[in-house]
Amino acid sequence: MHEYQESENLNNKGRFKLAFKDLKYIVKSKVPFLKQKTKTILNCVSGEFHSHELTAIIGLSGSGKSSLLDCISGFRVNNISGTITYNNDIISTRKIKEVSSYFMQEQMLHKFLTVNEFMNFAINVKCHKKFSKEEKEFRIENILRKLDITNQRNSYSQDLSGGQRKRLQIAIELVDDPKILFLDEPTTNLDIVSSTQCMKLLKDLSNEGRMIILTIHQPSATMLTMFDHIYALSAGNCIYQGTSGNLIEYLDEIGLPCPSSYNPIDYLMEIASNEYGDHSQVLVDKIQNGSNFDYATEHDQDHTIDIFKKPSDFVDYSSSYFQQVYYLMVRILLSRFRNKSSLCIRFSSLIVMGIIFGLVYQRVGNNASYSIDNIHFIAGSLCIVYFTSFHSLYITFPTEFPIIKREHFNGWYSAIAYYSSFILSDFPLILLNVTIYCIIVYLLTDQPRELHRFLLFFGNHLVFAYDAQTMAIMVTGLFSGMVAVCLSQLSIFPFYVISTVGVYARDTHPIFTSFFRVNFFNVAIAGSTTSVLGMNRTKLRCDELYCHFNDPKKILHDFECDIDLLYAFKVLFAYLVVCHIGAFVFIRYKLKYKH
Ligand SMILES: Nc1ncnc2c1ncn2[C@@H]1O[C@H](COP(=O)(O)OP(=O)(O)OP(=O)(O)O)[C@@H](O)[C@H]1O
Repeated sequence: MHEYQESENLNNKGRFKLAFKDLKYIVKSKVPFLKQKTKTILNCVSGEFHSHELTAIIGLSGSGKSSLLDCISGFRVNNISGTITYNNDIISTRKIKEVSSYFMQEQMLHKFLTVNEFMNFAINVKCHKKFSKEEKEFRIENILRKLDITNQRNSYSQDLSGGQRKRLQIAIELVDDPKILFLDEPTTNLDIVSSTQCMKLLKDLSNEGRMIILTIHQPSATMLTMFDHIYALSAGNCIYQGTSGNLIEYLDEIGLPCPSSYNPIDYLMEIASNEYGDHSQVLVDKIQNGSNFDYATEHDQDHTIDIFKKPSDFVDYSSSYFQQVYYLMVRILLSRFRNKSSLCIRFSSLIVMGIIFGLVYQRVGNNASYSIDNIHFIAGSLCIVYFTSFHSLYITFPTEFPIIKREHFNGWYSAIAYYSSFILSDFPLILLNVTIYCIIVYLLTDQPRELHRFLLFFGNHLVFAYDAQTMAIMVTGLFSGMVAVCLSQLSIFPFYVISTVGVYARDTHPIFTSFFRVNFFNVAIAGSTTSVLGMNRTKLRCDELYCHFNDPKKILHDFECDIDLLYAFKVLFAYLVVCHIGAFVFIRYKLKYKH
């Protein structure tokens, strides 16, 4: 409990400041086949932000507000030059991340979790070792009361109003008491009353000794009075920094007095948009691109507090890998199982497909006249398993990704813990789905009623489903939107055409023959076919005078499906391992660098 009180007493402990000098951020165009162009987003800007203050970075759309916030918070790390200092000592953004939280513009929440569950998850993952159970409960209670959402404790996030959702998002970030809060457009989509309430709340948090830095388009006059410090940007340059009160004097001094009926910020923005002629350079020169602090509050107290002091046993994450996996799994399972429509579609699609497919290929399993159809059934069955597993993942994964990105950036858990929990929490669903599907099609198509054959047939389908799942993570990890959708259809295509249902290895060019042996789709077909027709199966029933394929050995041989089942499983598992490594590398890359 004392830790929590300590945060409220930051006030008495001294002040701290973050400053940046000559901060430059450029981006390179990535249009293929065109000469690479660079664009300067932040043009050697300087500035200073203080604890106990609510700082607003303002500017027109595209002026570089979010970029500045991203550069200081460490959300962007590439193509940035300049220095950032903490109480006059140079500091890395990695260090800033230790004591700060970043609130994204389009912050997403799981729809089917209650306020209480969000708070418990956040405090358990972020402060696992730091507090006892009672202390955690005390902190949650306190934060919810402070943010006025105690009455919504048991409501799902989808049932909260826009303002309540924003407050919940802030509450989640407060559980480990960050000393610095970066907020990108916290008032987006809020009406004027909720925006002002949100700003009041942030002001209170800054009064407790925190440094609150937010971006905002054009604040109202009421909000303006709450900001202790304003940092205005135009086209990547600083055009003002100081208090809102001093802005009028500043505008007077550059010969552009603010009309008395005007909100000075609106007027500054109009000047920045060249509505009264081009005065940009005058503004930038006057404020020395952020190096002039004449209009800011004078800080007579020393900046001495070291918010980075860590206990000697400090580790990157508060909870261990297994604890992170556990909490994440619980959260994933709760939100998956409560999302009834998605669960229903996911669960029923494979079963409905199984019934239709089983009826189409009814009784092909033990009739020599339909041996070729039996091979087609097995190939088609694997395709169904592939697409349903693949699609279920690329629907759920991209929607969760922005949440994971924020939480991982804010240091809640490691990428490997998230990846493991994601895979493990999907395991029961796929297992159940594929089991029911295999029972349906196996029985309807009249395959041999021998348990070991069914288990091998099922095993091939199950590992194949997991191969599809990891390929989906890889594709959605690398691409998004329509590209991922197109690739999902195309991903199986090369494996399909160079398989026994497309062409036989003996008939194709020798350079492709070895591909047949390692093609996981071909191996899964051969493995499933061997499961039902191999292992000394007796001759099939023949209802006609002559059946060419009544000997299972002949079918396996002619269709190149006689495979060592151990080898088949080895190939399928090898794909699983390779795809998992690939998928994890892509996700980690996306979490770490692709901001
Ligand atoms: N990775 C990028 N590649 C190309 N241009 C970029 C990139 N990131 C930012 N920009 C450009 O930099 C400029 C500033 O972007 P930024 O998002 O910082 O602006 P902003 O002031 O926060 O705008 P808004 O208020 O609309 O969010 C914009 O013109 C934007 O198009």
